[in-house]
Amino acid sequence: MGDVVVEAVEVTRTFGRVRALDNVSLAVPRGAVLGLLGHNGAGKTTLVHILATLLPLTSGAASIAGYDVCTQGREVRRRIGLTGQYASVDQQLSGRENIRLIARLLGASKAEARQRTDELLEMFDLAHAADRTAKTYSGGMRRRLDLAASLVGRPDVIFLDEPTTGLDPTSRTALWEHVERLVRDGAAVLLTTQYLDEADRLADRITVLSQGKVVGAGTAAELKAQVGEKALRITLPADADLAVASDALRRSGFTPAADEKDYALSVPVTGSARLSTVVRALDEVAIDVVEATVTEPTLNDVYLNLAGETPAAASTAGATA
Ligand SMILES: Nc1ncnc2c1ncn2[C@@H]1O[C@H](COP(=O)(O)OP(=O)(O)OP(=O)(O)O)[C@@H](O)[C@H]1O
Repeated sequence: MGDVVVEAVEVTRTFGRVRALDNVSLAVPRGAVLGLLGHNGAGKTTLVHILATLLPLTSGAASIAGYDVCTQGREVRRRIGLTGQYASVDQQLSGRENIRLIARLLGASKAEARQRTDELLEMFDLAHAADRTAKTYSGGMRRRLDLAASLVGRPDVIFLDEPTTGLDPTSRTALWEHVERLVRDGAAVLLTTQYLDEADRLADRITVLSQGKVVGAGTAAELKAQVGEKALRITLPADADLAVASDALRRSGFTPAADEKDYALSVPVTGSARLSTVVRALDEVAIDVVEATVTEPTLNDVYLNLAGETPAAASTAGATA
């Protein structure tokens, strides 16, 4: 792969007897987004911490822009931006003060810091609120400020850790558009997310981690194709027990994904699986089918198939948690 800026080769990390990462390899080229999916405890944070030089690896190798994360930490840190759970924004300072402070800490002169600050506030639609303290910002504005702060040093690689958790749909879309622009401008992004629709929208390639191991990797389309060509979406009566319905389908060899909001189950179907088999399995536990439609498999189906369960808090419907 040409111009790889993030590379992990057979990275293993143990904590006592826990193998948080087990032989994990991945690569992110310039101008691309790699989505890292996995439920709680899958190893995502451990991997990001290793790549960001915050944690040593047990074996294997990892590099950022060709610099080894173990032996060239200073070079690596100059090339990365971290956002998300690592939020660096000081709530007591204004947006402008936050950005300017980081620029000065990174060694910019007063004039350079002022210019970079104006540029970033403008870029992230924060110029109008530049002189208000960050604690008065909405959730979306804070995330944008956090992202802006991580870009002060013009990093080659941006680690986005669950960037839109808790945001309303409009703010999510706005943040996605910012990320897409950064990628068009040549950044490499490693995105960890619990939201499969986010990975579907932003990620060029996806790596699925489960219990420290890579259990799937490819484009969203490739991963969906692995699961099956089609998925059956079955809507159940509002009083139906989704867990009972899921168990019945599992006993018949399906891997259903539940959508609790809409009382629906999605079942990837391969050649021989038939709607009638699904209906019969549900009939045996006295559950009616209100509606059945054939759809493309979703990343939710993929995830369930590969990792055995959906990421915690995953929702196909949105991210207003
Ligand atoms: N400092 C530590 N000491 C002991 N075990 C750890 C430590 N850090 C992580 N682990 C373990 O390593 C595994 C992977 O954890 P990690 O935090 O990387 O997962 P994650 O995918 O980021 O999950 P989450 O979404 O909850 O952050 C878990 O079993 C966790 O308990």
